[in-house]
Amino acid sequence: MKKPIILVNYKTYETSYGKRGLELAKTLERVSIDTSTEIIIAVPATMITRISQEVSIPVYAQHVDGLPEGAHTGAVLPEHIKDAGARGSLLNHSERRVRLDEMDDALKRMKKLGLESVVCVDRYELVVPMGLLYPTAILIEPPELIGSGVSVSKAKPEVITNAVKEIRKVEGVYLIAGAGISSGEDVFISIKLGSDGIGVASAVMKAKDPKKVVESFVLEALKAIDQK
Ligand SMILES: O=C(CO)COP(=O)(O)O
Repeated sequence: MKKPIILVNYKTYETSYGKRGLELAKTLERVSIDTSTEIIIAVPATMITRISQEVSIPVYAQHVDGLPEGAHTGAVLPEHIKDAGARGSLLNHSERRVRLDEMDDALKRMKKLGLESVVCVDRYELVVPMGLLYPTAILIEPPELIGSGVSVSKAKPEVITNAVKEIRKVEGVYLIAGAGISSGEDVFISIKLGSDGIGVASAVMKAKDPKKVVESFVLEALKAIDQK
């Protein structure tokens, strides 16, 4: 059975850093182990070292700059995140867009370093163009639904279906869907529509009981995969 991808983007929520960021990582690691599912966490750059030393689940950066080593004040390079213990990075999130040439530079460097990459797109028409840069996965998220609590699965299922059709034209790249994912049902629908998993932020980062939320996501994801 193929495993669903559950990617939790910490963003900069107040639970994303310090002790709380670390505790959340440990909680998600527990769920991951208990359910034998891969849960990826994309954490603030400053938390990569601390979290990756303490948990076994994949830790990603939320952004990297494809710049060469040298005089680039404030840049976070693929080499930096690898050295800090990251397994990969998000790229081109709607909240952190990147020029296409910069993305190509970053992806080439990441590949050389053996880092995974999840490239975000805001529309299905970009799945093939971005897919042809061969990241590990494409994460499709309609920006207007991000943080809204209204899921792409329910509000715009056609975005997922179209993206799934498109990704089939590019071999070896996974397709994840996100934006507004709030319930196990949202996760179930997304995977039933053909995605390989989901990306989520607010429903986990703002939850009183993130364990419960992620457990329900994983359970429904497994159910959907089982029925495929
Ligand atoms: O941007 C997202 C994940 O990268 C999705 O955010 P929300 O889950 O808050 O809609």
